[in-house]
Amino acid sequence: MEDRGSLKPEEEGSKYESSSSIKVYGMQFSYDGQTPLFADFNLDISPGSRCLLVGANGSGKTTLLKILAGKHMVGERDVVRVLNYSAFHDTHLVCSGDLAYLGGSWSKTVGSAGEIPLQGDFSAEHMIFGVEGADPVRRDKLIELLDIDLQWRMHKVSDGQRRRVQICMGLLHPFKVLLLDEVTVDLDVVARMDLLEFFKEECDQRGATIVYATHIFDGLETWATHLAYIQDGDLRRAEKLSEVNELKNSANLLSVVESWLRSEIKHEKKKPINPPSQIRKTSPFGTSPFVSSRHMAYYR
Ligand SMILES: Nc1ncnc2c1ncn2[C@@H]1O[C@H](COP(=O)(O)OP(=O)(O)OP(=O)(O)O)[C@@H](O)[C@H]1O
Repeated sequence: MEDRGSLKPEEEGSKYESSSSIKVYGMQFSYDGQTPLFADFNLDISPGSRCLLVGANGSGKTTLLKILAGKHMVGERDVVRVLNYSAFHDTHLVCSGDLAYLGGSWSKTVGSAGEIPLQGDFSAEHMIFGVEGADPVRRDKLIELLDIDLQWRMHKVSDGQRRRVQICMGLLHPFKVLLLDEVTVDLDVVARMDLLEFFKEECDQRGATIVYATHIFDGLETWATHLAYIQDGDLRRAEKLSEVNELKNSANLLSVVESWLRSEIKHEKKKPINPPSQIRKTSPFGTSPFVSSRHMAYYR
């Protein structure tokens, strides 16, 4: 692809074309002691875009979204930029609500225990009204849209009902960039379609930008404006949905993505251009042939 990693707005002359909402330049990232997941990753997403992030299990979608959400420190300030700030260093992005991340599970990080599920007998009302500074009109709209009963006790509701409250809380502040990691998976079809419509309005009316990682493609052919496809940490495709050639000859997005994933060749993991010092410091194995690898998993 000629302009790899660049997702520009639908029309030239758009009022949002002047700057990027999300810009990733030359990103390298490894989990501790592992070979790099991202070796030289570039991405450029314009305001107003609704970008689907697709890829096989383990291809790096969640990791990328978490990096964009400022949850991992990656490189210098200029490597991962959101709204022209450093996603990790400029904490006001998240504190102001401009950058919002809705991830897969509703949990909190507790010291060395890591991520643990939220527990306790709280009402939906307590949770939602506990979010400070929310606009009451927006709050009422979301409660209605997600059909939330404020009397729900959070430890007694279904997964989908709990998810609705999580989504409502995450959307109370009018975000400028929203990162969604498979959050509609528990929702029934009505809630999902209503929510997608709400997201569309947020992008069209306020120029908000959404990156949505999902394996469920129903209804997304007309919802998304752009598509980014990741394979093993490499950005294989990044283009307007209307320019995905395969879509013109396929029944739907599902069959296009299915054919991409089926034709994936399993590559050897890439080597870092400049091996991050982090790996050298943290790996107890150095260059030992006994270093743990994906291939050795077969023998465990
Ligand atoms: N906390 C972690 N520590 C070490 N490796 C991790 C960690 N989280 C993810 N990985 C590895 O990073 C790679 C990418 O994982 P990631 O969760 O980003 O994939 P994904 O595309 O979101 O997958 P899925 O579609 O299954 O959600 C995988 O090989 C995974 O094993």
